[in-house]
Amino acid sequence: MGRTKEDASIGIIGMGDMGKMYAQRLSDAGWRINACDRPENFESLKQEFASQKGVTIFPNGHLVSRISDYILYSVEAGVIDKVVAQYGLSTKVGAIVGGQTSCKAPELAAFERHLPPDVEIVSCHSLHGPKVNPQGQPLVFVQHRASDESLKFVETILSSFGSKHVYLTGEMHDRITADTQAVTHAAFLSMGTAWQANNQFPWEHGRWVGGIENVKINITLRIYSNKWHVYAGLAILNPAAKQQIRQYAESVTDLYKLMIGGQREELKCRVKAAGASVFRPGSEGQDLLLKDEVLDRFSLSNRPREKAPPNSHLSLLAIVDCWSKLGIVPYDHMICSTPLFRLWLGVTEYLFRNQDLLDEALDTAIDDKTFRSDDLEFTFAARAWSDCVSFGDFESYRHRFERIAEYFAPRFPEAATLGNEMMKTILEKTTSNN
Ligand SMILES: NC(=O)C1=CN([C@@H]2O[C@H](COP(=O)(O)OP(=O)(O)OC[C@H]3O[C@@H](n4cnc5c(N)ncnc54)[C@H](OP(=O)(O)O)[C@@H]3O)[C@@H](O)[C@H]2O)C=CC1
Ligand SMILES: O=C(O)C(=O)Cc1ccc(O)cc1
Repeated sequence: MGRTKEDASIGIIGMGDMGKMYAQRLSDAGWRINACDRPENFESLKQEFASQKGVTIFPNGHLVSRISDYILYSVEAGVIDKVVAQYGLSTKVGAIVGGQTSCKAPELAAFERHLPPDVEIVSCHSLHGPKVNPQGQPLVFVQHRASDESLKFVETILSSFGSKHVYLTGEMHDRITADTQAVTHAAFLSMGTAWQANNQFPWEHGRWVGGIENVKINITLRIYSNKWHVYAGLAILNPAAKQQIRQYAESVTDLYKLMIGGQREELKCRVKAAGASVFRPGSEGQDLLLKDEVLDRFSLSNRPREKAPPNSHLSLLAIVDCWSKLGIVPYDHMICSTPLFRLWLGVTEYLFRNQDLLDEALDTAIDDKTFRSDDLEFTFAARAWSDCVSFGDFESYRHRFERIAEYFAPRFPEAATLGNEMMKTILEKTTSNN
């Protein structure tokens, strides 16, 4: 077994966006990479990597597995069992195997089921997309069936990313990422669903101009412009995600009912109690993750913004209610935070740490009827996404996702340019250390 750059090589099975990013960065750092995708992609992949020094493309996972010392499965979460069943027995004797899927329960179960007992297991998870610079972003290691020495070896391999190493069990990883990823996505997926249902590109309406709205719009479009299976996999396959997404949908529904019932005092009382349990007293003096001037710079709208137009902010009120009901302190989850989660927490905190803004949102929710139909559609959408995840049906998830993605598709190019810039600026201000 080789354990140095000179005598070890790394296998990557699944050369999609993440697999390619890993292959590129690890070979740039001097490691020898053996990689494959599906057999039908062999020729095109070989051409694509022809000039990348240190990367050898193989026709299938058997050929990768038998010669590599650390083998990383970077395939869709929904097919991990099938793919490990296919190639697992070809793993080199004494090698270490890991996966890069976003949900560890099915991945580790597949390894236990299909890998020979002499093979060690160290999984990982980069908590960011393929186009984000890994420097400073969380990178989770799961030392599932491996010696400390083998964990160290995997850490050495991935050290050139400059990511922040986090050590968790598979179960802890899934519980935390259910919140930082699955619920966060459910909220933005629901926003997009509601805008589509009301046939709105929100930035074309005066109601959606300004700071918090820019973040909502840019992230929603960013999610819908990505691959559906990433979001479906990490929600449907994560045992902790269903319950958390269901609570989010329940919080949305409960708060909406208080709004349309005109129950101002109950609404204020419930939301402020939730806020007090999430944003603990004493933290008021702390710096906000996001500030006005940052939020305002990234608008898809060409309308001038004088004062933030009031909004009921149902999606934000509900996430705080949801965290409070589940006893989640989101700041404790920074160790597994993705850039999107930090933005989501940032806008939520922005609303809840400004009493005037929060009171304005709560009064708007009760008094201003212009938001009723948007909030109604948002409520339907949150419940529908929750059902879709609970039923565990990948095809209906795909169908819902792609229908809405199609609606926003003409706007993806401008949203991507602005969204990337926004992410870059905001990420500089909201590291996972916050
Ligand atoms: N995208 C992201 O932001 C992140 C994704 N992840 C996780 O990383 C994993 C990969 O994601 P990503 O790269 O975005 O997805 P992609 O769809 O881009 O990549 C997955 C690749 O695996 C290939 N594949 C499927 N079956 C096999 C097989 N039997 N042998 C070899 N290759 C196979 C797929 O081929 P085909 O397309 O033909 O099926 C595809 O090229 C997922 O589990 C995802 O959850 C983790 C962090 C971030
Ligand atoms: O930041 C997010 O939530 C993303 O959408 C990108 C992403 C997707 C899947 C992961 O496992 C990690 C990051």
